[in-house]
Amino acid sequence: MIDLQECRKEIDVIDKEILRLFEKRMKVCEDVAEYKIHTGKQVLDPKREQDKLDVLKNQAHGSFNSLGAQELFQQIMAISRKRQYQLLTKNGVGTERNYKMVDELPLKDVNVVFQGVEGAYSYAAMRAYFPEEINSYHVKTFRAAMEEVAFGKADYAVLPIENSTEGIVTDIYDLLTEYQLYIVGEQGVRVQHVLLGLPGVTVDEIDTVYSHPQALAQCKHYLEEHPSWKTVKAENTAASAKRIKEEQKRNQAAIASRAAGELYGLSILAENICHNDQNVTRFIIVSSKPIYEKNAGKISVCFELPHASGTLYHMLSHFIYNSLSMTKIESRPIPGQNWKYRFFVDFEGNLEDPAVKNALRGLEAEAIGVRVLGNYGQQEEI
Ligand SMILES: C=C(O[C@@H]1C=C(C(=O)O)C=C[C@H]1O)C(=O)O
Repeated sequence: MIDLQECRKEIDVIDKEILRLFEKRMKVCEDVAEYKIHTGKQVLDPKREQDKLDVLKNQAHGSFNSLGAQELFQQIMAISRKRQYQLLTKNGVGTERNYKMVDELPLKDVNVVFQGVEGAYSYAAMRAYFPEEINSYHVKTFRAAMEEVAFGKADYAVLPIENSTEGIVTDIYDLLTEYQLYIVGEQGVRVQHVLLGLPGVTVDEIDTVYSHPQALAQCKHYLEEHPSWKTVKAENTAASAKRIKEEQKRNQAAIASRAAGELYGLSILAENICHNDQNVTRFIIVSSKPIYEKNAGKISVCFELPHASGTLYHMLSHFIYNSLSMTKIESRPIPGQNWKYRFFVDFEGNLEDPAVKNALRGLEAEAIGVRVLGNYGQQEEI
């Protein structure tokens, strides 16, 4: 019978030796980093890594060990790169970004655009984020709001990016990759939908309900209780309330906010119609300037991956290895490239943090089309 204790003793001796060799290898990698600091050579050398893996795979005995050797050395080389990125950052090599730190964002007397009409949740988000005097106006579509900022007509746009019941607003993610704009702030708004109709109307008279598709989805359980109702998509919740007021039809209702009901003189026919009573929408504040506040604590990035196995794992390892806490990951299809995806990651940190600099350096060297979408802080939810 084999003695387990004996085996473990032997493993301990081998591991000690592996550790000694690992540290010896890492020391050499530090010399490589020094060479790269002086010559400007890129840390990642994919050809050298592939050649090494091919040799080691062949030197290993049997297919199981061959695969194991490949995985082991992929990890060792990834760690070696992370150490090199760290040393490059420490030596101040190529850390400049176009981002500029500011004490506080200018929030007064600025031009702010939102999508929708007054009474929309975007309007509420804007009022909460910009409590002082501003010049605000609205446009019909998310794209139009992005363009106002891109062409310098507005300093900021306020756009919904995610709802806690229905998930991300995909159009905004796609527009963020299309336009070179930056997220500079975030505002959460509790969204409590009501059913609005003309004054004096009762729920039994309703047969058509207007609202934004997100709001219709957030109230789908309530709507399922009224299967005969026709639902009609509108560009936003407040615009649907406005329509009920303008068309003066007793059979029509809108799903919108209480504030929109007050603005357009409508009655509340039903309350709490969203099945999630913690229904919150997150809005982003977008600017054409790459600025961030000195106490900003959240970063959004996006990137594409090289088409190889394990690449997402390796990209995320840059956050993990630098002890950065990831708060969100999303993916969106890349237009024109079926089954390829762009990833969006949010994580905690400030662009000034060395850990953030290391992680971004690694990500930028190893992923494709990396963009830092913004470094910003969250305003208290309203
Ligand atoms: C050590 C180097 O840097 C990186 C890490 C490698 C490794 O650990 O073997 C190989 C190639 C580079 O991607 C190098 O360039 O030789």
